[in-house]
Amino acid sequence: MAIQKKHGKGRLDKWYKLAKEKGYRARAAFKLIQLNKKYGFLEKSKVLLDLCAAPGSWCQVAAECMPAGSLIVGVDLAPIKPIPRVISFQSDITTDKCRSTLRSHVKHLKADTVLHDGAPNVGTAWVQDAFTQAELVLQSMKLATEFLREGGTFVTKVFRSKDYNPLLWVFKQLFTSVEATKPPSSRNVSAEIFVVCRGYKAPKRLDPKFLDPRHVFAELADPTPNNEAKVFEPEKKKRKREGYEEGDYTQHKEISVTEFINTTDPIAILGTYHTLSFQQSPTGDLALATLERLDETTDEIRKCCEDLRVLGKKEFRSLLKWRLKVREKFGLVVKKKKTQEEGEEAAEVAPMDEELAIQEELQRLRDNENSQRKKERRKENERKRKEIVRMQMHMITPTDIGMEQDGIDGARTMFAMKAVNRLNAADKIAAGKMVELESEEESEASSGEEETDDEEDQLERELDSLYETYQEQKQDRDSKLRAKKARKDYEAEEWEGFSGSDKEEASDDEDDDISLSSTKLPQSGSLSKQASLFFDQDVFEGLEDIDELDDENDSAIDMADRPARQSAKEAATKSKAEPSTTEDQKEDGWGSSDEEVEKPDDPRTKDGRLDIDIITAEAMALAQQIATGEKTAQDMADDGFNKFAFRDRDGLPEWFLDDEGKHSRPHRPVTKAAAAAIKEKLRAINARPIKKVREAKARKKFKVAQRLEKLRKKSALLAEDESVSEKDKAQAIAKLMSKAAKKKPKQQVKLVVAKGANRGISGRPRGVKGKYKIVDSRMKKDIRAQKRVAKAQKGR
Ligand SMILES: C[S@@+](CC[C@H](N)C(=O)[O-])C[C@H]1O[C@@H](n2cnc3c(N)ncnc32)[C@H](O)[C@@H]1O
Repeated sequence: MAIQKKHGKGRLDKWYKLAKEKGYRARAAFKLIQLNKKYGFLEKSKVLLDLCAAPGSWCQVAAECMPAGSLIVGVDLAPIKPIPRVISFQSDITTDKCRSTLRSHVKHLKADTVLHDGAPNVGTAWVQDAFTQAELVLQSMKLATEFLREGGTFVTKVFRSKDYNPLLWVFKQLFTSVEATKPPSSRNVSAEIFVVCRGYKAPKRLDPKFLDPRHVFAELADPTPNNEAKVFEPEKKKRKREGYEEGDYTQHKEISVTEFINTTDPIAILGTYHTLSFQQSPTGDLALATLERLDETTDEIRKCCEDLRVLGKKEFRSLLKWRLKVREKFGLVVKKKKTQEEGEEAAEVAPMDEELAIQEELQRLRDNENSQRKKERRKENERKRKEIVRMQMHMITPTDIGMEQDGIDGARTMFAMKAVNRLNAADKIAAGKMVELESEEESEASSGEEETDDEEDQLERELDSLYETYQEQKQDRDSKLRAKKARKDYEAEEWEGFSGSDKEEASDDEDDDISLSSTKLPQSGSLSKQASLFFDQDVFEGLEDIDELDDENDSAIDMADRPARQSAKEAATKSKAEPSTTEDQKEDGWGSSDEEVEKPDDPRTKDGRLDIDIITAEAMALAQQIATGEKTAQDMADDGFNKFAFRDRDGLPEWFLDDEGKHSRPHRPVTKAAAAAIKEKLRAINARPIKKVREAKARKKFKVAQRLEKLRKKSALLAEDESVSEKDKAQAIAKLMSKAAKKKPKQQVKLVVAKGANRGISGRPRGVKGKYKIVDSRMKKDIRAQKRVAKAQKGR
């Protein structure tokens, strides 16, 4: 099966092209063609109603397939351009007005077929937004029951959702045959499905409940509520179609924390309840009392339990972790052990006798303490490792990391040369390899720890995947977020800090495998005191590879520039991502500045420099400081070395990085003048007309200039003509001027009614010159009536 693209150009598939070729107004035409090919209802129909018909491709198909002289009526919220042989009007199919207009067109006739391809216009400010697609289907069904003849056909689009089954049930009550099908032209990625209901039973009396959305959709409640979604989207309130749960008429749901600890499905509780209560029951709950006394039950946890609906991912995570810890303490979980014979994991639950429980408890506490210590040790090693890398990259000197206090060869030096030497690390470093300082013992420990952390890891993985799904769903809904992500991906692809071969070094960095080739020793003559102190260390003894010093210096400078450039880029990205007014306005579709909209993707100028526009107050303040000499490039490079510059991203979950990106960044001072300058700049940007308007204005200006030039030439010729008197010249020129100043009358558009010889013709009607427009008689009457009403209202 061919993979269909979901985005932009993916929509322009073969059906789209075919529709263009055949002159259909939408690719949807092929859905009806394919449905009709399978069920053949159009050829048998003489009266057809098309509900939600705009732009009108289904009407076009109906007009082609139905016998001559058939009555086709199309209605939609949006206007439908006239279609030969089709009557169309604009109305909301959920209103009585639409029903009566339909009646006025159909008169006493009954429809053989009713089509419905409606989809609510999500995203506009229309009241109809309130209707879901399923409710719209039910509305169209209601119209169908009124207009269809016995044995008639109703074709409708339905989205596969929880309302799908109730709808199908209703259809089956009213039609002898109900079939759901997905025509090949319907995109696979779309949840739409078409239901063809044949053989309308035309009951004498129809229970109104059949067509009442509240009743129909309340019949079947969602069997498996999506609690995960509720956890990550606590604010989103679903319409309470089902009403309240049996016997529960309160809005606020509370559950005891002990139940949260004991449950096997904590996510369900977090998604359903509002509060985890620490309230003691009248009979006294021992577990709760113990729980209250535990160190793990911090104030933060208590606060989180008070209102689950306001919590974010981080808080849910800490609640779940807390639950795990408490369960462990209560002995509700026995660690996973590998059974020797089967090698399979045996987990579970056990009511233990008291003695055993205490011993287990002590053992567990000891294990915990051990793993905590090991974790810290590991962290410390990791930190050391990174510092060594940074030292190799000339980013810090021993002074910076406190080597001087401990002595360069001291036992506790940060750059523990002894440890390094013990592992032959110096050689390895010289050979361009990074050394893991972790000893065997520690790696053993960490593997042991991994086992103990299994459950937490599993939890983290689950949470991460839930978060990813949540983000994807959010992106699907939010175009702004999608754009932001695309921008982020683009940024991620480019890296400004290195040039040419340095790129390899950058990728090596990710593997913790730093090559010394680009960090060769600088000339001692040019070293600062701190730098020479750094290079005096033993590890650099015997390293003779000091040629190509120029290259090295370049890379060192690149390195020094890296954080500064990175922060400049971050500022630029931020400013591009969050220019509160411009960006929002672009989304809204007003006041957009087209230069920004139409900027090519690559934010560089031709000479390869980053094309960063200063549009944040921070950037402006910085620019001002540089311009006034308050700051130098060196200062900026120095500023780049801050706690945010070298953030470790390895292995960190996406949601955490997102959060960090938003909140954990340097706050640079903003001057009043810079803020005012940016405000002024944005005001100017927003005041600019959109590109189309500018182009139209420019065209107009150009035409005026052309006319003026023509006039000038003509009057010059006249002036040179000696055979004409001065008076005549003046008169002729004045005439020319007044002629040029006169506006040309607009060419009238001739309305041609599509009846008689003009019915169904394509191209220019016979005997019509100039601009023309084909209309149906109904439209002409409607427009005349509208004009009459408007005139009457004006006269009042
Ligand atoms: C997918 S389009 C229909 C395409 C049409 N079948 C064709 O072939 O050109 C869905 C249409 O439903 C219309 N619609 C949505 N809600 C409506 C309502 N309450 N009343 C009338 N039309 C509605 C929209 O205006 C939109 O034009």
